[in-house]
Amino acid sequence: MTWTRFKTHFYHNADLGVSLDISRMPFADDFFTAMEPRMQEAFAAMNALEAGAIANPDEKRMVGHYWLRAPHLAPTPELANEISSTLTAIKEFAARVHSGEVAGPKGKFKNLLVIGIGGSALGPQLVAHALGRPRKDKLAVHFFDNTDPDGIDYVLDELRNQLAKTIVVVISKSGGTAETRNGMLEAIAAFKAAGLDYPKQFVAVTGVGSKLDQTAQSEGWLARFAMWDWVGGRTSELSAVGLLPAALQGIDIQGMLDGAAAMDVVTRFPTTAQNPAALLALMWYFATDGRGAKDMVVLPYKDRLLLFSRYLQQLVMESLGKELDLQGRVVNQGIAVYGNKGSTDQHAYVQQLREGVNNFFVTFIEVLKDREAKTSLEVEPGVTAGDYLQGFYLGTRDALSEKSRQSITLTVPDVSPRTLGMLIALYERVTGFYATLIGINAYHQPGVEAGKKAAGGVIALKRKITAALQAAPGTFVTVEELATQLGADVSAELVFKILEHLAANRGSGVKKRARTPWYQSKYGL
Ligand SMILES: O=P(O)(O)OC[C@H]1O[C@H](O)[C@H](O)[C@@H](O)[C@@H]1O
Repeated sequence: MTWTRFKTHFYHNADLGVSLDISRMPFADDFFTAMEPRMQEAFAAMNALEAGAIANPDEKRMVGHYWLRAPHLAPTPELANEISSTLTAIKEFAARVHSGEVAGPKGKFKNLLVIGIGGSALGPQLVAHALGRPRKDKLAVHFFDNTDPDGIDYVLDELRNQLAKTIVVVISKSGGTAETRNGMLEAIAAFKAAGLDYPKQFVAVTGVGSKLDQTAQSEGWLARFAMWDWVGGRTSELSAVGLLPAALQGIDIQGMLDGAAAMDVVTRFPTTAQNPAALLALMWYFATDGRGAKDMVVLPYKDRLLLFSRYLQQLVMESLGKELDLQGRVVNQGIAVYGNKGSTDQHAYVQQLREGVNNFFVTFIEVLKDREAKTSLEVEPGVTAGDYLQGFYLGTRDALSEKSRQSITLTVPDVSPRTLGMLIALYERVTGFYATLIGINAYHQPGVEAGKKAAGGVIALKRKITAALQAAPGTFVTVEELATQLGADVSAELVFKILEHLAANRGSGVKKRARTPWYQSKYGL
């Protein structure tokens, strides 16, 4: 890598304090020229999207997450007003919780339990972890982000004897997501068992009129905040979905919004070389051949950004992982994203990155500020732990380059609300640009439905199995016998899986009499 190539391909924005180094991506000299017409198309598509076009044609929806931090850009005054008034409501509500004006039966709230999944959890989790201050946060944040009973118990254990001082925010854009509904029901049961009048401590963030909204309204929950159909789940961090939990935690949400707005201004600029989102989108295109040929490894050298790769995983993979392009042709697009943090990962999978299969490109995220305190311990004369962190980042980068492993570095000043807002906004726009470069709709997720539907079938079959066993207590049957009894179209494999699960959980009452071979085992009540 020469200094000249570095200088030529180093993007630096002094106002934002952000830099992007793409010099270690071995694109040819004419790459940008060749891609320029398509990049201009991406700028044009993004302009149309921001102006309120139906940028999500399959769902016939506008895509408005950029308006959340610049309400004046929303296509109608009504929308602008809704965004602004929701933001004001969030800030006022958080202030009332912090002052104790809104409190639980035993005084000020001390804990926040967020219940959501996917886009309704990943952003709030990223922000809570990145910006939280354990001893200074106004509320300590906990999450239910699954329908795993043991996971729920783990969190409830942490909140033992503290539910009276816990405010619960249930987040679901659709208001009908099963995992979130289950988490809500489990939380309600725990509150009731603690003798608490739960509606006075529950808040909903959801689409107006959704199932969740109806429940919250009819049960008289403490508050409801709106989510809109023109904000996708994976781009909802800067709507009430992300802002309400963050504000309750005591995080500077205006700082996040301002950072995102500042990044939006810079990434709207239609000159490729001066637009970090355009440069990144083109690097994704170069690295993956515009067809996901390589995986994206995201390596922030900062503990607080640990969850960023998980957040990006949804943003990138749910947006870009599509079977069909906008013309309806089968393209099976996508880019796989993984990563945790450096230097920790150097002691894990970086071995393969340097020597193994060369099927990835790395995005290093470098954070210039080491810690809040001005000074740091010298772990060796003149050298701090932070110097080591940078040393490991630079060392790994070189070690990968030596073996022709591609990498990009994004440098940010710190991990602050403003910087996190910038990072979120940057990657939202990169994903949008890249989607245009490859001609797909980034804003729907048709593939997610198949698993949900199939799960519905499994639950229905589980009910049938239980009913059949209950109808003949004391009778023990094999998987095949039960499957045949339930109908010709019933899958013996599913019956087996469900019976094994039931037998492993005492509460079901189902018992297993093991036989050899294993498929002759019998189950009954
Ligand atoms: O917010 P919700 O409507 O509960 O949705 C939560 C998540 O579930 C869905 O399956 C989608 O694929 C995600 O994009 C979404 O973020």
